[in-house]
Amino acid sequence: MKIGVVGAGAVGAYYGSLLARAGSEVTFLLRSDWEAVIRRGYWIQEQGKETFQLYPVRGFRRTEEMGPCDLVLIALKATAREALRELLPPLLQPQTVLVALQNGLGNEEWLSDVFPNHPIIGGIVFGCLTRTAPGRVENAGFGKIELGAYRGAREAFLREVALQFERAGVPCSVVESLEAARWRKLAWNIPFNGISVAGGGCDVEEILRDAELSRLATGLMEEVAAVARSRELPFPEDWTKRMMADTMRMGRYRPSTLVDFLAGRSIEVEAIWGEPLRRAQKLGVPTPRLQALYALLRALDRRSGAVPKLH
Ligand SMILES: NC(=O)C1=CN([C@@H]2O[C@H](COP(=O)(O)OP(=O)(O)OC[C@H]3O[C@@H](n4cnc5c(N)ncnc54)[C@H](OP(=O)(O)O)[C@@H]3O)[C@@H](O)[C@H]2O)C=CC1
Ligand SMILES: CC(C)(CO)C(=O)C(=O)O
Repeated sequence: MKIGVVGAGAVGAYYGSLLARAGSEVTFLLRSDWEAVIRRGYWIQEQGKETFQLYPVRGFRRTEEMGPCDLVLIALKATAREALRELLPPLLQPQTVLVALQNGLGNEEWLSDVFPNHPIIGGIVFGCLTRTAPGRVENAGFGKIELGAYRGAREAFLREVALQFERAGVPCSVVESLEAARWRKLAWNIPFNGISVAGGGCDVEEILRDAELSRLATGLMEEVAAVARSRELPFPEDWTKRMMADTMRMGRYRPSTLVDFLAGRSIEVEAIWGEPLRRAQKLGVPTPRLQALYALLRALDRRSGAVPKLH
């Protein structure tokens, strides 16, 4: 199976490197990291383990040079998705499967509208991944992936992809309902990614230690759970407890949204907060905390300079 990685940042570089190390044929689309990665390869630091180097790396600056793939892992931010209209076509052959590894809602729908002839899988990523320098990625914990069919992907193919991840040392399962899995993940991203930015730059440890921020995080999780349950999606009773316990093991982790915000890049406001809020409103489920957080994050995103200001 020939695998292409588009969006070779923290997530793309990490999973692509693990797959390549395990023997999968992986090519990477590289932009700012091209020179560093071609010269020195990828350096992946797993918590508590030795750093491993992937060298050489099959990295290219243009998708035309990568050629057609059987599977494309898409890990650029939802805010950069428009670029996929031009980036993806050179990678496509009739049965190429697209995997959306981004956080939030709407990524599979967008791919499905723009590339209607290709099977689409959603991938939910649980790694705490940060690009610390060009070609260097650290995983502060976790790393499993859940895969769910969005459109047209055969069950046997999904299992084959999951097997490739497992062989690469990545715990990977196939979920029955992609929608349910996305909402379960949002129960973490909505509070922690959001509060980390709206709170002025808190890591997750600070959110947990501050009684008011921690209460807000729990309240946001309960709102997410209410939306998922109103859709009758499986959502474990103890999910909030489990998420809080997992977060305690992350230490001073900065969510990916905070990393972008601090670097002055745009944040995934619509995918992580706007789209879930609109869906909650359509369903008539009250989500006042989410609504307030969305309003604040939109305003902060404008201030970061990455999107045009109101005048
Ligand atoms: N980091 C994490 O722990 C997790 C992240 N996620 C989600 O995964 C997705 C990716 O996140 P993350 O890996 O952190 O993001 P990064 O910002 O680290 O990576 C995005 C990559 O996309 C590349 N890119 C963007 N536009 C283009 C383009 N036009 N051409 C070529 N390359 C492009 C960027 O290149 P360049 O370097 O040149 O800017 C960058 O390497 C997001 O949706 C995030 O929410 C999900 C779970 C965990
Ligand atoms: C929850 C986490 C850390 C992945 O496990 C994430 O999605 C992020 O940092 O954006």
